[in-house]
Amino acid sequence: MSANEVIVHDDADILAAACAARLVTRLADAQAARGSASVVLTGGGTGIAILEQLRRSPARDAIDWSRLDVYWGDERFVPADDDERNEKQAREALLDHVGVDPARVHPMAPSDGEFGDDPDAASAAYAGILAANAGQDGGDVPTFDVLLLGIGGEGHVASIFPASQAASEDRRRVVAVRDSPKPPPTRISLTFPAIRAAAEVWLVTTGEAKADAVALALAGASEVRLPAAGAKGRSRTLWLLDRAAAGKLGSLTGSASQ
Ligand SMILES: O=C(O)[C@H](O)[C@@H](O)[C@H](O)[C@H](O)COP(=O)(O)O
Repeated sequence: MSANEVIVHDDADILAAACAARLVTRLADAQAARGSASVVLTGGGTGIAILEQLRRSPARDAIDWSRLDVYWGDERFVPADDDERNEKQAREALLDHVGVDPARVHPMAPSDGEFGDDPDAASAAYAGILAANAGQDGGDVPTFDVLLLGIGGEGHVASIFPASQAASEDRRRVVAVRDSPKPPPTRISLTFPAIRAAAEVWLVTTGEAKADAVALALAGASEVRLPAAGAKGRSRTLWLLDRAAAGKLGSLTGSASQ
């Protein structure tokens, strides 16, 4: 697995714009090399701000949206039209505005969908979607080109919360999460084995409230205690921070890499 690289931007707006630009380049490169690309989206304020910046960017059409597979790292298990849905927020911020192929957009099921109010069945179905799309990558999960993850103040990524069962899951690729400390309480989440199938993992976060978690994760905290520490890409693990979120990295603050 790859080493952590840290890039610090001046503020949250610059971070969102720079991350959007980085996505354009990475996904267009993958399409040039292989014909198609894949991205895993995150919920949360920073993740959605990046999608909004991508929508506004004139460079966005360097991506062939019809040859992009879109997945989610986690989802809030609420009805399809609930404003809390990560899917709904991503569609409004970006996906409704570009020419994605609906068959290549892979949301996690809502609580009023075909699995009803059964997050275990919905999680198992999502694991099936990942396996079906793993194709020639081998294994049970596609080799995602980029997997985006926001970070919680206590160090969660996707819906893997500190000291939770999901943080110790080493077999299933997708799990149901109940009693999430961050509302809503019921969620569906990729696990570490699925996250680590990605070629590149980009951890994106902003604000002082994330500074402790960022510093502890980069100092080598355990992934059960601080799940962000366990999010790694096969070839790249990139931490994209603003100055406030990087504020407790000590001598690393403002540096371009670690
Ligand atoms: O479904 C969710 O709630 C998110 O996927 C979650 O993991 C989020 O990314 C972080 O909590 C950071 O959120 P902010 O960027 O809003 O702080």
